[in-house]
Amino acid sequence: MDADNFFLGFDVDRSRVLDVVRAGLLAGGDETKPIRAELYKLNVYGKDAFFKPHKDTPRGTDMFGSLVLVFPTPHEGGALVLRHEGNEWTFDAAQILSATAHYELKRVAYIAFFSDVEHEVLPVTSGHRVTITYNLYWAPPPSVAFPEELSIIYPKHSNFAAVGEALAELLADPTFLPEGGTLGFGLRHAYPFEKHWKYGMPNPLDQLRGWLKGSDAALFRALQALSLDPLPWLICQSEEFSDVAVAVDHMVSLGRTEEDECYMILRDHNGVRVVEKKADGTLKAYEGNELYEDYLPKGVRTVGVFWMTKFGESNSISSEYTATYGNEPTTAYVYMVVSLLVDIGPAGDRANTKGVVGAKVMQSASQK
Ligand SMILES: O=C(O)CCC(=O)C(=O)O
Ligand SMILES: [Fe+2]
Repeated sequence: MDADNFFLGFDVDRSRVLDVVRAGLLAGGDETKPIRAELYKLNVYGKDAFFKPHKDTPRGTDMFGSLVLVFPTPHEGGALVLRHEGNEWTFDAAQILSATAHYELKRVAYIAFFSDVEHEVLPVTSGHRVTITYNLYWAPPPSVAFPEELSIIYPKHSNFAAVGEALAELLADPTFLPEGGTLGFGLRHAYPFEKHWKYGMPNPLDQLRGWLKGSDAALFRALQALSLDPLPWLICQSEEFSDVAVAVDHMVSLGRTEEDECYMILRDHNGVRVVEKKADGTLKAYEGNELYEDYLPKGVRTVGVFWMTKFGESNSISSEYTATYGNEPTTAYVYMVVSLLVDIGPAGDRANTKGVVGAKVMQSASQK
């Protein structure tokens, strides 16, 4: 039965079958390539029904394989036999499903193979064998190009091209940070982070690069297109010294103590102190800066940042954002305010940076 004649409750895209297919069938770098499954047919085999040996008809140059799901309807026989280059392989779903009590568990058996592999279904000896077949295709990488007839209105700041142009224009200005430096972009969206982050778990700030939203994603891509290397940092503003901010490029788990969070990040988590730079490259003078100098832990590094967009209002790393922003009280995740820091080279050679922001930090005045 063709795909337009039946409805299937099973959502192949939401099941993790395609991930398994990628890992099991594709290799040599291909396992990370995006693929898609197109629903093809429903087959019902009664007693004595079979499918004679064949290769699946290619339905496009991008089709590479087939996926067959066998439902847990009681049956015997009907094994799927695969043959390729003199080798033969039998997939007896009836046996697999019945042997493991999967009938009760409502599980399905599945197999994926390359389209050029010959296969046949042996006669069903009792019951009904019900299968769904999918054609497997290489999926085009996610694209931002839409058909012209589709009219889409983007918020201006989410427009990758417009953001890129504005940045390129600024970087072409020889009076803007003439010696190079670090740009800071307070991101416009807040992002959920695991509240009880433990050391050893993947750094969520690394993962965040793939999860940026809207204008943040446009900004990130625009910076990369200019051969720059934006890095997500958490920024914390001292409650006691409002002119002082502290940045850390990895997640930190902070206990709830009376201690100033910023101070703890500097002292215990390899944080850097962030001071504001002006467009001409000089540091902005703060009131109270000297006071803070005395208070800094020994060996603290300082980075001067020109803030392109101000970082968010509430930067306290362990703040309970859920109370304010969540639609459901939860304790597992918190929203955090993230900034992108990006090094730029000197005028005329902006992509020529000395690497990550952390490598460009200055010694604090307290170390002199
Ligand atoms: O039902 C099966 O197991 C396989 C069906 C098949 O090979 C096909 O529909 O092309
Ligand atoms: Fe087939």
